[in-house]
Amino acid sequence: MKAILVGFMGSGKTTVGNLLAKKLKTPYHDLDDVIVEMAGKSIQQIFEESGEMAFRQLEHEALIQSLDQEGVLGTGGGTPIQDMNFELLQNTKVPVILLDVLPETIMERLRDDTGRPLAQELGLTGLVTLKSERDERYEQVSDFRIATDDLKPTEVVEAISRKLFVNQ
Ligand SMILES: Nc1ncnc2c1ncn2[C@@H]1O[C@H](COP(=O)(O)OP(=O)(O)OP(=O)(O)O)[C@@H](O)[C@H]1O
Ligand SMILES: O=C(O)C1=C[C@@H](O)[C@@H](O)[C@H](O)C1
Ligand SMILES: [Mg+2]
Repeated sequence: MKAILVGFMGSGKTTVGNLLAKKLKTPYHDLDDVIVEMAGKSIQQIFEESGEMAFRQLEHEALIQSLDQEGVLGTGGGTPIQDMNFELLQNTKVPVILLDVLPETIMERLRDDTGRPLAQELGLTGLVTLKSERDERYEQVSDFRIATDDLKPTEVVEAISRKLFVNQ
């Protein structure tokens, strides 16, 4: 991998990851898609039929597989929270980038989205709580953080490129 993106739901991992991969002329891998392909089921189906533990096990296997691939990897919103993934992400030599976002921005970005029932279910207060529980982990696995609230996806890619270039 050339870069790994972490961050909360709606932080822009998929959008920015695709653009960054295009710029770096390398494939984009979305961990959630890898899991769906491995399981032959949607994420919602995995949660409903097998439970979150089973999903997290698949997610871990998908992460191990993906770390050996060439390209940019967008992780799932909960990936760094599991201890076994946390260690993998902390120990990788690949730059890990935190895309950060305020809960208010998440609500705004996902307002018309029906594919993320969790965001609708939690509402603003629930998102604030869950995000604050996860923030430390996101920070600890990442090499640098980009606040994306006031940036367009292309501007986030530019900010990442500047950091990657400077750090090379
Ligand atoms: N910097 C940005 N500015 C404005 N809108 C954005 C930005 N980044 C992403 N979006 C929009 O926010 C929504 C969520 O983005 P995206 O799907 O990339 O997030 P994600 O981090 O992959 O979420 P998830 O963890 O749920 O997969 C999309 O509609 C996308 O177009
Ligand atoms: O924040 C989370 O725990 C999740 C985020 C999504 O990317 C998916 O990986 C799944 O819905 C769980
Ligand atoms: Mg995504």
